[in-house]
Amino acid sequence: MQRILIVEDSKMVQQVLRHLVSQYLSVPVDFAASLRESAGLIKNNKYTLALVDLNLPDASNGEVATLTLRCGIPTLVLTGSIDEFKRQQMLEMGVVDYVLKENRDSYTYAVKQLAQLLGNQGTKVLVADDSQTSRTMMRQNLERLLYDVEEAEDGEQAYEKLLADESIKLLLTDYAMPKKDGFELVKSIRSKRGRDSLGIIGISGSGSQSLSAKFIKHGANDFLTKPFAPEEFHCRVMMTMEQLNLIETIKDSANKDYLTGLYNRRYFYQAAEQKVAQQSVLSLAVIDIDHFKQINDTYGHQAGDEVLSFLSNKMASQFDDALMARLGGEEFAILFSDEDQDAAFEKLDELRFSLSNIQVEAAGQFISFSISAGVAQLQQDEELTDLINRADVALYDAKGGGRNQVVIHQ
Ligand SMILES: Nc1nc2c(ncn2[C@@H]2O[C@H](COP(=O)(O)OP(=O)(O)OP(=O)(O)O)[C@@H](O)[C@H]2O)c(=O)[nH]1
Repeated sequence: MQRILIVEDSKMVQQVLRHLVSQYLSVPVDFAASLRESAGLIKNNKYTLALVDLNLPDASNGEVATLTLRCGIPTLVLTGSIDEFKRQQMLEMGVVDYVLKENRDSYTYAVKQLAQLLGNQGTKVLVADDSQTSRTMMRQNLERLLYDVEEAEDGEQAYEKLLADESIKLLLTDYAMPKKDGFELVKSIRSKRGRDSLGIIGISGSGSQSLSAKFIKHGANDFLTKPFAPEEFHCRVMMTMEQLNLIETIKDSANKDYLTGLYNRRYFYQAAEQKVAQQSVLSLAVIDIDHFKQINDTYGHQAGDEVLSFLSNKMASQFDDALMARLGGEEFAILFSDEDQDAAFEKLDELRFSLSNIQVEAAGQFISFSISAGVAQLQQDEELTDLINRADVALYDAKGGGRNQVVIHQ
């Protein structure tokens, strides 16, 4: 369970922060106004992150940051002023970042940082560098930002890792490496993994500005020139990941249904066309909620929406390998790869049966509902539209046969 601690003694700033937290964070947040209060909260809770003011009535020299860091809580610092000595001191202490309290924008920045750091957890980053010292330094900086870090000691190894593991979302690569240099690595991996799947930051030595430009030309999103300040490293990594997340959001809004999070009809047809062209054994199901109009009429449209979301989540958890979409209204499609119609039937009937024993709680009421489904197996040289039409015919038979059933197209 994730939880955040915010330590700030000014009532006015706390109020601003509380408002921003409600806007940007969806995890529980505790507020403290002193070192003493913070210590009490830390004793009784496990915190994922902390945002702390360095100047508190009972601790005016950043003692609260020392406490949170000592307890292993990644910490962002709010400070009224900063000079080189203080900056060095904080970086040496290992704070994630510091935010100067200037205006409302500073607090927005700080809370957005918390949100992004929460999102970083579980995100894999690969560091490719032949120098163990550089890798360790970057690992420490990245772990401070809560990333999961992997290492490669040459370009070839990095390439293999990136190809084998699509869940690596960011590559930090040095230029001079054995087997495959940084440019070759960026060029070759870019042809396999686009800007929507992998962020790349090239790292070059000092006095080699042309290398930085070359990294960008080969497909990197950004670059860093050694030696770099931890703040610059932090900003460039966070900015590159922000770009990647933005592309993901845009892709999702084009391909997914807003209400259920399942793919939409357009994406489903595109992706299903590809599968039909590649695979010989596959089955397609069209699912429809029975008497859905009645659910809307009885419980309201909002409750109807909740039933649609409930069914979508159930389908997504039960058929995680299948391609699924909301075709429109209360109609869904599922494409089962490598499954014949009997195997698909078994799975759908299991879903149908499990739903008949469940009540969805929506708008303070308990709603029962059932589904009907039609299944068809791909025949030789069959087009996707014909396959869908046959599944539709089977669905029609299921409705005609009394609903709450799965029918295979014969
Ligand atoms: N709540 C909600 N309702 C929707 C949405 N899209 C379509 N509907 C409703 O879904 C209902 C579909 O009704 P019908 O096509 O008559 O089908 P049905 O009542 O399920 O009857 P059968 O399919 O014959 O069992 C209509 O009342 C639509 O207004 C949506 O996004 N949310």
